[in-house]
Amino acid sequence: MIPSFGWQPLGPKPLQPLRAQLTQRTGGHLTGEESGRGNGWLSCSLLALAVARAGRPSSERPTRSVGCSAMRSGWRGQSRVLCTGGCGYIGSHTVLGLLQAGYEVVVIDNLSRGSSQSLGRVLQLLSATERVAVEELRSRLRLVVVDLCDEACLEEALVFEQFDSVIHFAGFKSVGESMEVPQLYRENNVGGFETLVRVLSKHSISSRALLSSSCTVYRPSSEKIDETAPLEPTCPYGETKLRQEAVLKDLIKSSGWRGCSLRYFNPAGAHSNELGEAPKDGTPLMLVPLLQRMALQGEGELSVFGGDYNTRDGSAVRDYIHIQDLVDAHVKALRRLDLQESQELEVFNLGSGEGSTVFEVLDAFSHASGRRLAPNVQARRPGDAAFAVADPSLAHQVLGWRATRKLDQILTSAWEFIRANPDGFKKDPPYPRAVPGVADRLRDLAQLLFPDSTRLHALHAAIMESSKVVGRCSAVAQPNLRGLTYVVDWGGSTLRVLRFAAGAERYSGEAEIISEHLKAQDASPDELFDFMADVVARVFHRHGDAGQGQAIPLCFVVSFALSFESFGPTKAVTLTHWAKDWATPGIQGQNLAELMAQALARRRLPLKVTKVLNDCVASLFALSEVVADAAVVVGTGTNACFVRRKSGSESEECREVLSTEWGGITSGLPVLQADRDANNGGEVNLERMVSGLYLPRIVQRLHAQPAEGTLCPKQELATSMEAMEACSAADSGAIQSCEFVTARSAAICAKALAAVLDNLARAKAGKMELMEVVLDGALFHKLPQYFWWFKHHLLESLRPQLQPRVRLHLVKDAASLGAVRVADGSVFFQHAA
Ligand SMILES: O=c1ccn([C@@H]2O[C@H](COP(=O)(O)OP(=O)(O)O[C@H]3O[C@H](CO)[C@H](O)[C@H](O)[C@H]3O)[C@@H](O)[C@H]2O)c(=O)[nH]1
Repeated sequence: MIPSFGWQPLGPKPLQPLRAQLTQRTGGHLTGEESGRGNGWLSCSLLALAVARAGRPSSERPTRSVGCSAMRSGWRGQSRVLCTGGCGYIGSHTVLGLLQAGYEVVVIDNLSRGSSQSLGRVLQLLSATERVAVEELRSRLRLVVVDLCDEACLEEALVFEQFDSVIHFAGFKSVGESMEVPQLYRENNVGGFETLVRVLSKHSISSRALLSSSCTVYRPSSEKIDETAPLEPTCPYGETKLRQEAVLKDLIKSSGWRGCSLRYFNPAGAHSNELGEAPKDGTPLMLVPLLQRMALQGEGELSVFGGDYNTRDGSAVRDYIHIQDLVDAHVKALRRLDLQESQELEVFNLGSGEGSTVFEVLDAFSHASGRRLAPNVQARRPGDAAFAVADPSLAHQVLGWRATRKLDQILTSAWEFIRANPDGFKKDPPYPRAVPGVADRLRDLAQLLFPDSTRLHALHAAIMESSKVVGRCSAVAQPNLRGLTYVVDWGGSTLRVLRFAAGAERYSGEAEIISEHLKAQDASPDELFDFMADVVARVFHRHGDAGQGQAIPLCFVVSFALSFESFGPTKAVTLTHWAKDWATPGIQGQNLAELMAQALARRRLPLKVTKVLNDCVASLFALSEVVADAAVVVGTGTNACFVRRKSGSESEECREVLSTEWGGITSGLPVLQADRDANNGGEVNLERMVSGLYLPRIVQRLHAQPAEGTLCPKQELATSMEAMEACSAADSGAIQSCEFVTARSAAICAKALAAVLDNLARAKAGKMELMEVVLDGALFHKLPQYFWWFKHHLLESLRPQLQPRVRLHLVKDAASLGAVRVADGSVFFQHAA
């Protein structure tokens, strides 16, 4: 069981007193004072935090009302709609209507029948009405080319998206064709829709759908059809629409979706000479496009399918509805869907309520186009109904909608459009595809970082999964600070050498940025270890530590995953895998203690490597005096995420210690192409997003790939570049400018931590009294807001019963402190069975 994760949108800024308090407590440099228990540790009872929070005015508390979609589209504040099949005829017209109504639209289309160019036209029209350059509008209309039936690609395209609603247009739509290839219709229309909703549900991308349905779901009737009419499709196309409605009904019932189905009668006509119906390839299948083509050719004969129906002239009667009327209905239905509480599928017939026969349409089109188009009566088309006319009164009552345009307007607009565009959209440039490239992905990730519970579940699962690595501590170290101790702390980008002197009030240290070339593939193990030994030598000589008589213990702390065969000095400790862009060849599998010892010997330094520890584990030892029933180390570093269980060998009472850095979380998440491109197996980029600390790196990539910037509007790019500038000045500046990322990151970490704590408590069946949480990581110190957000979200997410049992410790340099404690202690780990 995991607790429910209510996503909270970005709330208010931290209150000033708290911020000031935190800044005061967490600022400053490494000093001996900070190393002692209590002084440098900010213990913070969540209960106290709850009290503080309760005192805040409600207006300052984050509320849910902003909604998570607003959060994801967030800073733009527009509702986002996903339109599948948005490049097709009805889709493209509706996309324009949505943009004009202020929505942001992402189109998914496989371009099998629609043209990306139609979206170019849409933007041109929007640009003319809104008087904004097309380029500037592109951020409001994105095209992702993907087939709905391709689940993996669809998932990859959508996994970090969220939409207020989805309008599902994609699918085949010809009655006649569906009789010939019914299986294709089922696979494409039903399979595609099922895949879509599966992906949307799985990643909480959206749970509101407007379905493009059809009057072909009804049993044919010679009367006008209302929504209560019997459902009995006469063709596979109609069956697929009915099946889609059933799928949506199930989601509404079982998963709290909201849904609406619009049953179209016969949409036709064009928005204008710029946008209309332009079938892509081959012979058009529907009546009006066929007439358009015949009229373009100057003359022709229309095969009229059936002249012996029981209708006024023997041909089939249909209810033709102008495409712009249909668009208006969509916008209205979408607004209703946004507010809808109904737990039923709402269904509306969209028709004019007036019927026209095929002969009448043929005549009217001949008249509109001035071309002589003749009928050629053929046999009835299988699957066709004789009569299909809407009773649209429900749409009028509920949506306030009714069709206003007549048949001649429909056909005239259709003709004028095709006359102005005899090649359809073929001569237009294709609309840029948002094929997710590295830059786009990273940008998306930065913006949309896991802001929902589903991904937190994934995160939680990843953390739990990683608990397979278990070590056992057979003796807890006692601090032994007699004499001198050295710690070499090999982090991702910095190397720190710390010198602790027993009885000294301050310990001293030196940090060195690890030079880039050492990370490069051609650095040798000796070069790397000599570099470290040089830093040690500088500290050593500056303090005149020669002549101590006996070897000074040195604990080597490594920020990569290690094999935990043993921490004893005689056994090898090897690095199991790299992170943080490191990949120095020849090191994996080697005994790190020996490599370090050899480098120290080359410098003739009388230091003895007594321990090699992973930095999380070292942090745990810093905790060794305060560990109660459980402890969790939360780092914002990029370490592999793993969990340790620590138990005292003296008593069999097991004391759980989870050590978790929020890296390596991608094992529970899809590996994206961007991750593959980034040559890091999908681990590093996400980690950087999580920490927020690394945003400048993303920005650099964005900057380096402006060609891909169609998806990165100028303003965003400018902001990003500012962040990059700030980065080169100081990390903290960049962090400040990326507050939106860090706030989200804090929320994620806190909520995932709540899950971990809850899991621990449940596993212990309520026997757990106190859980210590150590917060260690640059962000907690560099950005006070981060800590504030973290606490806030932890409080929001923890079960009330657990809150008084959790104690937070904000620590600084915990790994080094822990390392000192074990440097010459008798601590060793054994691999647990
Ligand atoms: O060459 C042709 C083509 C069509 N028709 C007739 O014209 C009428 C309209 O046919 P369409 O193929 O244009 O459209 P449908 O009536 O088959 O429309 C169906 O498909 C539509 C897809 O947009 C909607 O779903 C609509 O609700 C649904 O009735 C039908 O009587 C059809 O038999 C001809 O006589 N000759």
